[in-house]
Amino acid sequence: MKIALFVLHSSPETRVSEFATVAAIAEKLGDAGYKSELVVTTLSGETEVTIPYGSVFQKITAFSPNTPVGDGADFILQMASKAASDANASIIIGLGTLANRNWGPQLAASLEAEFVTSCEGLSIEGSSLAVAAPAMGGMVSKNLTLGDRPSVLLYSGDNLGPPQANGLTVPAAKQDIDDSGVRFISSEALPDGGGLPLRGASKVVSGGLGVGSAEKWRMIEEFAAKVDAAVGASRAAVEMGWVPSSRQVGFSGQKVSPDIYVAVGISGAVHHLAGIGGAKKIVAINKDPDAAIFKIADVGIVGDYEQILATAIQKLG
Ligand SMILES: Cc1cc2nc3c(=O)[nH]c(=O)nc-3n(C[C@H](O)[C@H](O)[C@H](O)COP(=O)(O)OP(=O)(O)OC[C@H]3O[C@@H](n4cnc5c(N)ncnc54)[C@H](O)[C@@H]3O)c2cc1C
Repeated sequence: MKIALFVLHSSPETRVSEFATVAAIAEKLGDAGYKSELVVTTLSGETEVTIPYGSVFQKITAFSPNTPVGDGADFILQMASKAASDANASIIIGLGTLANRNWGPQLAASLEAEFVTSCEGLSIEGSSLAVAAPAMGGMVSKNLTLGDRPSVLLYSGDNLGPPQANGLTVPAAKQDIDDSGVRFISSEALPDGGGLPLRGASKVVSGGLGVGSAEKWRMIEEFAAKVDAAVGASRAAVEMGWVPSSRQVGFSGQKVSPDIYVAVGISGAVHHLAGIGGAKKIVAINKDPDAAIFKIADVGIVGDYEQILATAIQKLG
């Protein structure tokens, strides 16, 4: 029988919906003949852990570290790796959270497994599991069939509906962490540049390499503040050090879905567009009339952004 191992970290911030999602996937895989096991980690020193919908799993193990272990990624990795080997798991599934992106690739590498970083759909094709995942900077969705090698999947798809299962409470076994390899020391939040948060913003003003310099970047911030918009940026602007990476929009940055997105001095590379597909209206300001951004803009303004924004700021008072 094929084993699907689910990996979940339990903390006070863990939402019941996260347990519901993994349990619903386990139910679906059960219909396809998989046996599902769950490994849960916790850093809070509890001696037991409550698992909503836990009865769907054939086996649950929970671990808590004997000594503090930073942000937990090392501990999760080690516990997941041990559980995957013990179970001889053919698929290891976690949720596609930022935290899981820490250990997911390392687990895949250590198990010599396939890795699907943003699995958005799961289906059964004959006796194989098929997954849908974005490719080409999020411009297309690819359907992949998993073969005989083990695979690590991080699931970022929709909730699959409430599972028909009950909650369980299981003991958390104390474990030592192997600290012989590369170890986490500490982390600190990077400065965000202030202003409205990008996530969930209804208006975003983003600047690109065309802004020209760190000094000139202040005009982007000033204009954004005038129109109550969050500041975003292309990767090129982030790489110049004009704006923190937390403001990057695109394939390797944040995806935004504002009512209005203003792109200033941004060429419209596919990796940037991957982050703005959800924007309802796009306004582009670019001095190059052939810039790719104009192909997807609802409103295109050809010209030097400094003159255009200076006039706009003056009119807004
Ligand atoms: C794996 C991978 C992931 C990536 N992820 C991201 C991502 O998440 N986000 C992202 O943005 N990029 C990403 N990139 C980089 C991306 O491919 C582009 O290189 C980047 O988006 C270009 O940024 P830009 O548009 O600011 O710069 P450019 O392409 O250099 O464009 C600058 C634009 O400014 C215009 N301009 C210049 N001066 C003025 C002026 N005075 N007034 C008006 N317009 C002016 C120019 O005409 C030009 O169109 C990624 C690349 C790779 C390979």
